[in-house]
Amino acid sequence: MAMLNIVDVKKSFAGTEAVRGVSFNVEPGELFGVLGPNGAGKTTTIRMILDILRPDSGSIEVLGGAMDEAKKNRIGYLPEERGLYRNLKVLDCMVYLATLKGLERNEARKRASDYLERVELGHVAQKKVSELSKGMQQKVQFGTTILHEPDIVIIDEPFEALDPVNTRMVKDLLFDIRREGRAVLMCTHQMHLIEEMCDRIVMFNRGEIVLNGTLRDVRRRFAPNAVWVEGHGSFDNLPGIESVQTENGQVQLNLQAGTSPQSVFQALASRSDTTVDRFEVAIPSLDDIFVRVVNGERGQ
Ligand SMILES: Nc1ncnc2c1ncn2[C@@H]1O[C@H](COP(=O)(O)OP(=O)(O)OP(=O)(O)O)[C@@H](O)[C@H]1O
Repeated sequence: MAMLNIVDVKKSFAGTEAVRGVSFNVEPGELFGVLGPNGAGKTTTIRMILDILRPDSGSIEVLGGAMDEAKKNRIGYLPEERGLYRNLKVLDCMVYLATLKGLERNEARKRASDYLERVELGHVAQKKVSELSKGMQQKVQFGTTILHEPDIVIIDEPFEALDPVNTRMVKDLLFDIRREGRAVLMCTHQMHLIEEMCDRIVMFNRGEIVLNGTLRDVRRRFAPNAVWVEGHGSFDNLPGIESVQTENGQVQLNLQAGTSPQSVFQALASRSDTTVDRFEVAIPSLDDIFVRVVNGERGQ
């Protein structure tokens, strides 16, 4: 059973076609990345999944069927806008929000305390939310998103205010959720985090999905027919090479159609005057793919 199944969903706001026929699914045990430029329709789609907005047409299935009140408690949502009760104490605030999601009070208190310890915030449990730094508040809010152990976690820019240590902490929590067979839908503009974490992605552009697949497949579609090499000696006049580009000590050998990286590797290995420190089939970064897709490319 898919955690989310979204089929041909459309939504307009007074003349703006925000979402124009979007379809995708999210499976159990998946860390699913949603990317796309500002205004592309990501948040609108998330709001429709959460039943905050109603689609004009199309269907959204959550946990195998239509959304209902009970299912809302099986979702955890960290919105882009941050917001906690600033005058409450951290622990009280977390407990209150968890009880709204159906957790019994004592259980909520236990889980909130354990969570604060895990993310190294045990010492602020009795402080007011307003006394915490932005990153600390974000960790608390992330905690309120997952405390009730939702089957689907939907998070918008979860790493925005976090330093590298805290980013790793939240990443590990998300990996735990994936390991437990639950699903995470993550919306972020931080491409390196999508590259490091996500199994599959969709990319929105102007209200439509323009890329949908595993990271590996998406990259392959945009890969140049090239290899990157570093080393000493000459990389010129190799068989099957169309052109050579050099940037920051890295050489990109653009291969002619029909030339395999393996044959280039063999040709290099047989050269006595050239040493190779690094040989890699060129893969485009997600950042690069993003820019190219926004500029109208669709890959091979
Ligand atoms: N409540 C609303 N009323 C009118 N227009 C809206 C509303 N919400 C969103 N829009 C419009 O719908 C389009 C998609 O917006 P949306 O917030 O879904 O984009 P996004 O992909 O989440 O962007 P960002 O990366 O900036 O968060 C935009 O043109 C936006 O102006």
